[in-house]
Amino acid sequence: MEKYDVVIIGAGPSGYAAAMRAVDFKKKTLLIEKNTLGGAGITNGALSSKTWWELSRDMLAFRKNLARYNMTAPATIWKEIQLEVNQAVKERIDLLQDHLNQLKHSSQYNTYLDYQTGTAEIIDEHTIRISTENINTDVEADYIIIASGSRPRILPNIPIDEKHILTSDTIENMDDFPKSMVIVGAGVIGCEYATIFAGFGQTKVYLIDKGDTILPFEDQDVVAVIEKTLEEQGVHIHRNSTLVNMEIKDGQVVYQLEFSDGHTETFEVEKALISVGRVPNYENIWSDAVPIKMNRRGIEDTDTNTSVKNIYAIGDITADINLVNVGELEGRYAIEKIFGKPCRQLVYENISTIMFLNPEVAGVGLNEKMAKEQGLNYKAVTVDYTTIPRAIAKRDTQGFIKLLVTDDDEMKVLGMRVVGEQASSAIQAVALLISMDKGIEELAECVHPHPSITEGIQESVRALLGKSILKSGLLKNKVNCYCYNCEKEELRAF
Ligand SMILES: Cc1cc2nc3c(=O)[nH]c(=O)nc-3n(C[C@H](O)[C@H](O)[C@H](O)COP(=O)(O)OP(=O)(O)OC[C@H]3O[C@@H](n4cnc5c(N)ncnc54)[C@H](O)[C@@H]3O)c2cc1C
Ligand SMILES: NC(=O)c1ccc[n+]([C@@H]2O[C@H](COP(=O)([O-])OP(=O)(O)OC[C@H]3O[C@@H](n4cnc5c(N)ncnc54)[C@H](O)[C@@H]3O)[C@@H](O)[C@H]2O)c1
Repeated sequence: MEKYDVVIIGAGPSGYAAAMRAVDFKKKTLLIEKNTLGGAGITNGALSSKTWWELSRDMLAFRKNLARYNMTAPATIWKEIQLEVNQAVKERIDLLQDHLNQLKHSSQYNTYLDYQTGTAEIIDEHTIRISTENINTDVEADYIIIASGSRPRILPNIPIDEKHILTSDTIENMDDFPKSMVIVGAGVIGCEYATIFAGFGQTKVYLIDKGDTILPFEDQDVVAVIEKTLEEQGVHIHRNSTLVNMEIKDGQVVYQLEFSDGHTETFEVEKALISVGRVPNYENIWSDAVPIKMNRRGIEDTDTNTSVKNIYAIGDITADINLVNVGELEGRYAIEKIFGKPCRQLVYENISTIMFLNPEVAGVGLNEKMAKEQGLNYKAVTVDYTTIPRAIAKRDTQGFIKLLVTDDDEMKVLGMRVVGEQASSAIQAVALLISMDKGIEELAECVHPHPSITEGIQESVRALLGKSILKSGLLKNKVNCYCYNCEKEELRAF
């Protein structure tokens, strides 16, 4: 039996990152993938959906610009867009595959990494069985890392056929833009696809969530901006309603909603997308002889350790955050823990995220909802994009910056949300401050290029310190400082 230092199950972003870190340690490593290299980080997931989003954004801008010349944009051709997305996916997979091939032929690395396609199952604590169509092979490992990812959660009462009623695994494989589509689950995936389809302008989109609003985990001021732009683009948000039935009738999707006043209404659309969260891929990954503990959300891990000493878990299979950057972080961390000493603690507080909406929403750390749930007193400032010269020049002043700090003299950064143009690049400086456990003085004093969106962040910090250029509370809803007292559940302007 071939023996490895470490065997990694799943070559999505988490598994791939772990394998490459194991190579750095010169450990004999086997990476096993049953399907497509890159997992949901590339196919029917992060990269593919972001390519759809970019193309949809281009189309929206194109339509807007043509309107200036009193011209109407021609219809977008689905197949052309789909081809472009498939090309992006292929480019990325090819790059990762080429990298593996180069490693295999490199005299520096060739002894360390094997890559195999097949379905892996942990038979006992040190044995992994790899099954392909024709053959089963067992290998031995000192350490095993599970990186088998996740898949869309399905609802038992909805007849998902992946043709009329789809999930994120199949939505990109449709033959054409549907004339109408309902999206069930207005979380990140649901709202991103609502933005994409609304942007192309060829699909009437309906959006439902079981929560009271879209993006129920976000602050209401953030949600308000996103709802406004979605509705301006013709998206119909079903409010105060619950989905009571969905079926496929004569090739159409028919669904019934019950509204909070008791009345029901029936709607008919061409397609439905079900995006109500993701579930871990744990089935048949380990045999009963291997006592790995898990809960409904995934493997219960302590800093990537599972309940079995030599077996680790990383990425979406674990019961925490499902993001590419988190999976990669955990993968690299697990290897450093096994073979060396991690460069730094595994912390999640400074993970920055982007939601690819219109406009984009970038976040790091806590929002007000989370701070209140944690019973924290905080100070907050909001700076509207209408005060930022770069946003004015861009002719796009929708959005705002919101910064939360501790309600004490130190004013440590608790979190931030930026809704608007270039939100994702604006957030980085603050993510760094959180990771360094620093107060906001540093940010107030550095010189930002002009005109830039990050000047808005500097102005937020200065406002909290009482030295902003535009003074808080004077221009209606443009620059506002307030503090929250959790005992009194009270907001007070300052
Ligand atoms: C539509 C969509 C959009 C997203 N957008 C973003 C985004 O913009 N930014 C972001 O950070 N995250 C995004 N995500 C989340 C991100 O894709 C995941 O968090 C990330 O892919 C998780 O990586 P992973 O390696 O843990 O799992 P996966 O990517 O799921 O990879 C797991 C791999 O393991 C393989 N596997 C499973 N079982 C076995 C087995 N028994 N043997 C061998 N191989 C096996 C699978 O085939 C798969 O390739 C998005 C997800 C979706 C669905
Ligand atoms: N830009 C990004 O970083 C990005 C993009 C896409 C996905 N992701 C990752 O993928 C994960 C999964 O995304 P998701 O959108 O599927 O999950 P989600 O948790 O973001 O949203 C699921 C939504 O479905 C709703 N819901 C649940 N059950 C329902 C029901 N029965 N009827 C109606 N609504 C229901 C929830 O209230 C919630 O709003 C995200 O949590 C995120 O980690 C990240």
